[in-house]
Amino acid sequence: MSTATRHLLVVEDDPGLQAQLRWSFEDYEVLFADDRASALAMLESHQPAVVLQDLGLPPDPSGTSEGFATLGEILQRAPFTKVIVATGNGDRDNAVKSIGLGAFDFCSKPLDLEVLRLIVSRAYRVHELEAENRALRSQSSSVLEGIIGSSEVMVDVCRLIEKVGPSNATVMLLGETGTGKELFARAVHRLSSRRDGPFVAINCAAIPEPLLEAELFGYERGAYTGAHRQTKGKIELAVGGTLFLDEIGDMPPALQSKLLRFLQERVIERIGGRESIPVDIRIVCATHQDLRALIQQGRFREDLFYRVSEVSVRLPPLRDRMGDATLLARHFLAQAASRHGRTIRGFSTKALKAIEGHSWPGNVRELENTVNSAVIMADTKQIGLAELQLGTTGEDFLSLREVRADAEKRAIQRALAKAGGNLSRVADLLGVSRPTLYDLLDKYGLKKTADAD
Ligand SMILES: Nc1ncnc2c1ncn2[C@@H]1O[C@H](COP(=O)(O)OP(=O)(O)OP(=O)(O)O)[C@@H](O)[C@H]1O
Repeated sequence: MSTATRHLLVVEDDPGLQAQLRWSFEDYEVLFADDRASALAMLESHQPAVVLQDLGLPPDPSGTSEGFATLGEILQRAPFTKVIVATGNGDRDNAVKSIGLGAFDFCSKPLDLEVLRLIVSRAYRVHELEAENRALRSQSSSVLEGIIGSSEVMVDVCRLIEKVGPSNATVMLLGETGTGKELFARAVHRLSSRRDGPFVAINCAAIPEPLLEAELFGYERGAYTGAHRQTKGKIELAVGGTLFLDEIGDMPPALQSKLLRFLQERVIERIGGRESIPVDIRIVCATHQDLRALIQQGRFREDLFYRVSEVSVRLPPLRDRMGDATLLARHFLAQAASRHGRTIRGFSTKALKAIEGHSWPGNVRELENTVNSAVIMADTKQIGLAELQLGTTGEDFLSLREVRADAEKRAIQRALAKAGGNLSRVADLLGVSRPTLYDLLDKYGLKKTADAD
């Protein structure tokens, strides 16, 4: 914001001082009020970011009661306003009281205009930064709204998405089925400057090859039997927005080449057409497959891989998101209960344990479906183990142990890799003592030979 548009409200009834301030703050639009009522009117009509306020205001010009009342009312009506209070020389008590009431800063009379200019300029900067911060917070929370998860891995994923979303980079979302790839693809779109453009999704695994080409690139009238009219493909429909290529690992090789050409040249030709149409879209892809293995097997083009995965984001399976299954289950329960008009209080303790211990091969989608059917089937106000239909109780608790052991083993393996085999460091990373680490290495049959200390 340029300083020319900055409103500075001065609440001061001394005409001499008013003139002096007008002259000192030439580069601001200075507004004057000489009592509480006019100050509040100015506050409402001009919404100044910064107010400079005298404590001695009529009807109590030699006291402070009206000054404090005015300060309180300004902050109540416009809590983000930065109020700088002018106090009598050496009047430390009133300065402290003003700050306690929420004033941004104070200056003593007679005013040192050089110092006052610095305080005012700092107040504007802080106001601007706070406003930016509020805007960012409300933007990202509404964009990631509906994405549930408090596990460390998911918080990291959300942070990464918040960073890459606003860029124009192609994003590759990797993860098992039902981990939320489409949900995050939409979040990337909403975080970008293309958010008002379309989000167009296509599942490359669900459509046979000849149809997939037509779906993506569109066709001209008469391009083939049945092509009665010119039809735009998904790429063209996504202009100004985002194209989400789901299951890109299943794209047939001929189409991979065609997509690569499009990504290099950013123009398409409809099937049966001759016209090159420039297209401005952002690509977000997803796959549950191991693309590097597909590249090795000659089933996925390496050059296309690099084009479509400028940034890769791995969505962890639900079994690796500590605590998220319970959180999601409660969320889906509330949703399903309101959808089906049921009053259900929650889950029994056993049901919650089973939810956290289950391995959820179908991830969040499986959990969502499980909770949904449980809500429909529940006869009581609480969902028990039986309604979840996750298998027998004994197996659930056994699998919980297995899940924990598996997580422990993997954490140790990761720490070993990170610390290059230095066992003191591994113990530090894991937050255990060296003897405990030795026991764990024995328990899981992991080697100690790489110990470098
Ligand atoms: N973190 C989450 N918070 C809330 N809902 C979620 C979360 N992750 C996934 N879901 C929900 O789970 C379901 C499956 O998610 P989504 O379709 O995004 O998964 P996917 O990885 O694209 O699956 P697939 O690979 O099978 O296409 C959706 O209903 C989605 O809204």
